[in-house]
Amino acid sequence: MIKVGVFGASGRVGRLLIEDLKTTQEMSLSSVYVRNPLDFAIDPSVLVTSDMKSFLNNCDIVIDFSLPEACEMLLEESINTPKPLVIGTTGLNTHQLNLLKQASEIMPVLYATNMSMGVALLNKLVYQASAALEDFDIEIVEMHHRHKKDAPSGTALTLSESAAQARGLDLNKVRVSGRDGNIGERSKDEIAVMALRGGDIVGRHTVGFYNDGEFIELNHTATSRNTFSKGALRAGKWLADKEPSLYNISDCLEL
Ligand SMILES: NC(=O)C1=CN([C@@H]2O[C@H](COP(=O)(O)OP(=O)(O)OC[C@H]3O[C@@H](n4cnc5c(N)ncnc54)[C@H](OP(=O)(O)O)[C@@H]3O)[C@@H](O)[C@H]2O)C=CC1
Ligand SMILES: O=C(O)C1=N[C@H](C(=O)O)C[C@H](O)C1
Repeated sequence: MIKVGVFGASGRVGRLLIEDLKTTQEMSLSSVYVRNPLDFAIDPSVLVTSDMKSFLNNCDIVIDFSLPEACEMLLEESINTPKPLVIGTTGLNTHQLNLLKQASEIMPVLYATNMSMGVALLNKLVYQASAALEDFDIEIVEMHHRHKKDAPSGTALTLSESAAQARGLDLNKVRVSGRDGNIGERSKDEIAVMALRGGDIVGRHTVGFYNDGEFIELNHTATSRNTFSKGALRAGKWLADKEPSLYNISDCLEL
């Protein structure tokens, strides 16, 4: 039985992880990290704590869906108490991404901006399409619920990275995040990544390739947030016995 520690337990995804773990074979919930008391009941055998060390000592693997500053704290602490880490938090800055790489030198870390199988495949398709359709303009649109704090989404950034890499472009130089006013004509290499927010949209990503006379759009829509919690549990099961390294969701799905 793999003992799972959930970090970000009171959040939208964290709650689903706790629910899903009740019916997941070979895995059980053993600890949750909280900064405030939980507003739902939890099995008394589970350690509910705001002490990071106890949280880490009471689990075999950690699944994190929190916010960047919390994820940073987890990464710093896990260097002293290494555990396989499944990280789903998006919006990490350069320092936090570097911490994640450092952590992966001493423990297995799977970082995925999207835990769904569909988006893992979409990433591959975007790479292929970007390389094959080199004259086509690339534009990415993501849509999420009104509560989402980071923009653009981690998934949209990962997709834009795949598109840029396939053309040998540096995303930092070609990414456009907004258009307003007299902006002039579109340049050939730019890759726009636009964020829309509203209602309860779970997550929708469209990568469009536009040319004169034709265009193709690759779209993924998550219709249930359980797609992410179940994907993260699948990733955790896979990661539990791996060597220290930085893994992504394609490694786990063998795509
Ligand atoms: N990779 C993927 O497939 C997916 C990634 N995500 C990402 O996962 C993250 C969480 O999403 P979601 O569940 O919707 O977010 P929520 O805002 O619902 O949950 C965030 C959780 O993090 C906790 N938290 C925030 N700050 C701290 C802190 N400083 N210390 C301790 N705990 C903290 C919150 O605790 P409290 O209740 O006390 O505030 C809460 O439990 C986001 O970055 C989101 O983009 C989301 C879906 C899928
Ligand atoms: O915050 C969310 O909800 C989501 N965040 C992830 C992201 O930023 O890409 C993944 C998913 O789209 C839902």
